[in-house]
Amino acid sequence: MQPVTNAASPLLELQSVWKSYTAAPAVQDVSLTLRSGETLALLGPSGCGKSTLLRLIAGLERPDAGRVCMAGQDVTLSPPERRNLSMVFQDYALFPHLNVAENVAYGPRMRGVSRQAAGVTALEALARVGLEELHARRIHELSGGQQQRVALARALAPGPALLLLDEPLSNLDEQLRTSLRRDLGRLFAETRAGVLLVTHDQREALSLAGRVALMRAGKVVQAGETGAVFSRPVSAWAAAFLGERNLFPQQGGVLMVPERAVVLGQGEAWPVLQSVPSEDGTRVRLAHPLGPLSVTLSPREAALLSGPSLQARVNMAECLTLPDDRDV
Ligand SMILES: Nc1ncnc2c1ncn2[C@@H]1O[C@H](COP(=O)(O)OP(=O)(O)OP(=O)(O)O)[C@@H](O)[C@H]1O
Repeated sequence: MQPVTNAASPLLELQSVWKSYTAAPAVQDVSLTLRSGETLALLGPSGCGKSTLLRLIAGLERPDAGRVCMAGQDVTLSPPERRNLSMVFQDYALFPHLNVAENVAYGPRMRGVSRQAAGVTALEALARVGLEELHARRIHELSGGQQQRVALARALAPGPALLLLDEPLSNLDEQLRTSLRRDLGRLFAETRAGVLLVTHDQREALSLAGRVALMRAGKVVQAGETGAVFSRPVSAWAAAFLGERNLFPQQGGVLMVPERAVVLGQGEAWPVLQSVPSEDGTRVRLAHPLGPLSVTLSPREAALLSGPSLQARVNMAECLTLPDDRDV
């Protein structure tokens, strides 16, 4: 594997990449860039082409058209091992016949590093994910979360310029996912590699990525800085996918009322239609003239909610009118 050195070019650049397996393209005209030290989340529903795009970047698939460049070099036709990248697969793809340390030492060994030096590198990588004491374990003796960490250590061990992660937390239960999400955030902040994270989980994108690219049916429909994408979705479909609940059809489009536009304790009192506990407090729905207005109350706000109604004012300046593309 040749180290890539051209500092002026982005670490990764996709130029109008296309890929079809059947009549409907799985990836259509996708252009993206990623710089070293940056985390980009590819976000989108199941089947929108995220994994295909990752496989095109990794060199596991060839595009029908377009180019994949790394540090200014065209690698469109290069095999995976010539791309200075590591990939963590959804199912981890660990070698069952090797123990933990041997799994992690595999990458450096393939690059011609001596057994001893690769062993040292493997222990360092395992330390970064907090697993050095399990280095002699067999893979089947590990929990799902531990296997996930081994897969991550194996990806980090060769010191890749680019780290590709395909739904890294999807096989874990909710509690483990939350704690590993925190660990991933720390690892991404420490590494100088560029990180491309495929996910269908908005929270994962919000907490881990500086930029997101939102995909729908093979196309990138919106890309930008994470906060900007979440606060200003380009369409009703994008808003709904990103978790906006208050989307009210109007003449000429859909009115999006973000939670930050709802000021509690001011204006008229609206009947509470529904009140259910949620992970971040209590979710209530108010009978508002704009439509059934969903608001999440903190535990403190919920404690103040006594009667069958709640005072709330919608700050229209914070609302957006979006094109309705949900049925396209
Ligand atoms: N090897 C293949 N042969 C035929 N069709 C494929 C192949 N791989 C993917 N597809 C199709 O391409 C489209 C995109 O699939 P892809 O796996 O990239 O989506 P995804 O966004 O990663 O989905 P998920 O989140 O469910 O993994 C889908 O319609 C899928 O059925």
